[in-house]
Amino acid sequence: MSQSPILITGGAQRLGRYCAERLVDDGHPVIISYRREREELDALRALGIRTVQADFSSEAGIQAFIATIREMTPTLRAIVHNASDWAADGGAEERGEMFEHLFRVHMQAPYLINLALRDLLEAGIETQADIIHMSDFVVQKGSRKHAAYAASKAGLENLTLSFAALFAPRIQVNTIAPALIMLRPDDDDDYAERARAKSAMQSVPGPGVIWQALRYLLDSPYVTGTTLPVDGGRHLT
Ligand SMILES: NC(=O)C1=CN([C@@H]2O[C@H](COP(=O)(O)OP(=O)(O)OC[C@H]3O[C@@H](n4cnc5c(N)ncnc54)[C@H](OP(=O)(O)O)[C@@H]3O)[C@@H](O)[C@H]2O)C=CC1
Ligand SMILES: Nc1nc2c(c(=O)[nH]1)N=C([C@H](O)[C@@H](O)CO)CN2
Repeated sequence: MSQSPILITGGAQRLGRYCAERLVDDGHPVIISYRREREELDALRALGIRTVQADFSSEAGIQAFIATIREMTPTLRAIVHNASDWAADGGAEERGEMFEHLFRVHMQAPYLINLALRDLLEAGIETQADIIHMSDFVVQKGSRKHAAYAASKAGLENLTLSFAALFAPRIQVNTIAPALIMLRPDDDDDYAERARAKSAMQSVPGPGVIWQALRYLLDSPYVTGTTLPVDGGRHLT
């Protein structure tokens, strides 16, 4: 009998894409969600990764995604809630809508998807099932310019505790909390230098360290309700 697929939301680029490709290397069937169609998706499809278009900025979009996943597979091995919008707080005109947007993407989507797809995780042929929430070190300290983003990620981390208790022992639920892992295309050298200096390790490691954390959680049968920091000692500086 074939393995149950692993679902990664926001898997078209950067950390999510890297982990999707490593999961395929390890023999897992993978489904990813993406918001914007683009050429890079064809390379993932060529690896056998199934792709689902989804926009989590509305409840209707979240519910449509859930319905599509239920049509695609009767079981799931794991769900990785990676989709995220790193948006600043913005001005008076847009900050209310931005807060609601980030709440939907970082909290409402994982909340509704986990509850709606719980039975697919429980029906998996594997003995273990996992939910992993991608959070952010910034939950520990807040942010002057990304307060809504940080608050929505804090809410996501709290959902880890609730779902870990509710879904045990069949499903393990954990958080991975990165600090700077990858720079963005528009980050200049000055930003990169300042960003490196923020962690004790003084590096920008790339997505491999997130893959290591994800592989550890998927392989460990006795870890749930935790937050795994992957932050280079960001709290030490
Ligand atoms: N990169 C880093 O250094 C750090 C990352 N993290 C966290 O790790 C995770 C991965 O980070 P990274 O790879 O940089 O993430 P990205 O910023 O590249 O975003 C990942 C994906 O999320 C999707 N997405 C954004 N908004 C929506 C939406 N409204 N509905 C559906 N999908 C959406 C995007 O899809 P599309 O491209 O198709 O629009 C994008 O491909 C995130 O949760 C992030 O918060 C935390 C700390 C540091
Ligand atoms: N969805 C995202 N969240 C975050 C990102 C990102 O690129 N996408 N990046 C960070 C970095 O730590 C920040 O320093 C910007 O590069 C935080 N969250």
